[in-house]
Amino acid sequence: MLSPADQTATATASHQLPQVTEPRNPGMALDMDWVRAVQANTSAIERRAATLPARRSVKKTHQAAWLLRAVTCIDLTTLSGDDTENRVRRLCAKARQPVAQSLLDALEMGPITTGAVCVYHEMIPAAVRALEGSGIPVAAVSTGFPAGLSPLHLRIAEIEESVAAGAAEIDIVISRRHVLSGNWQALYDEMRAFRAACGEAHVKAILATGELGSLRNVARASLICMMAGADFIKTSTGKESVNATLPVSLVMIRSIRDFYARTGYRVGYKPAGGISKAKDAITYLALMKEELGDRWLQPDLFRFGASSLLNDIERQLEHHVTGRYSASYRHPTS
Ligand SMILES: O=C[C@H](O)COP(=O)(O)O
Repeated sequence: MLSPADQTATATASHQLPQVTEPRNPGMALDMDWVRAVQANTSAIERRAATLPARRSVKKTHQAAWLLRAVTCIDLTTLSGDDTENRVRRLCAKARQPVAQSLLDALEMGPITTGAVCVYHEMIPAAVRALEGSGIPVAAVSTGFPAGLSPLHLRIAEIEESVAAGAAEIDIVISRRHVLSGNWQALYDEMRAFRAACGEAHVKAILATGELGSLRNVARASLICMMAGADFIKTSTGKESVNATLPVSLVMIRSIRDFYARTGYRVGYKPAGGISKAKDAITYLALMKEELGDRWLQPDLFRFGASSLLNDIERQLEHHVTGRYSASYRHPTS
């Protein structure tokens, strides 16, 4: 059973309480003085990141509440060449009821859902139909995901088609070459065009940090995407050889903090790729809490991009309730 404090903490992040409405980041003019001033002290960042998993930021008794909170922040994802409508429908059913009712009952929790379901463009109609009435948004990866190297007009058209098909969130990929060649104006213009094509749909900017060469590049790309109006900045596609890491997260989260301090706009954060263990989810939540505060622990400002994390969280919750682990095949996500 969760303590009253834990229940409040969890409900705040779920769909059970009225959602806080956050003014959307409108973006701003490109400020090159600010961009040039951005540095990243790699060894200090790596030292700080190395201490994070070992810190006991979350007491064992509070872990179930934190894991339920993590569930509400998952963009439940399938991004495979062999995706089918049936797989997407099963994933959507899981998004509606991500944790077994028996576990929720034992933890005295009301219904929860995941933050979104994330798919390729062709799977949007199946996801929209399967999620009808649930309030769970469909997120679509776009702009020539994962490489982002198709012609710009086609990348923009892809966004428009995904929005027309019912995606409420668009996960775009930036052109890594603009970062690697220091062409910040081109990166800003591209992101601005993507944001405009999204219209009312929220846009997550995937930096593909594993391909950006340095933490300073990560910091500058984060800032430019926020200047151009990104609603979220996201680490990775899940297809790079290095995906979400704690040092990269620290850099991106601190960029979000600086952007908020200077503009008053809160931008969301989405680590993605390779996050599959419940204990890692807690480390990320603790990092958000320490660096940005409780407001960023809600699904409108924090998401995990993950295809298999939910499976492990459900196993850990079952262990919390019953004292036993079940086989992971008993918790299929799709
Ligand atoms: O954006 C989400 C990622 O593609 C998911 O990556 P994953 O399959 O490693 O969890």
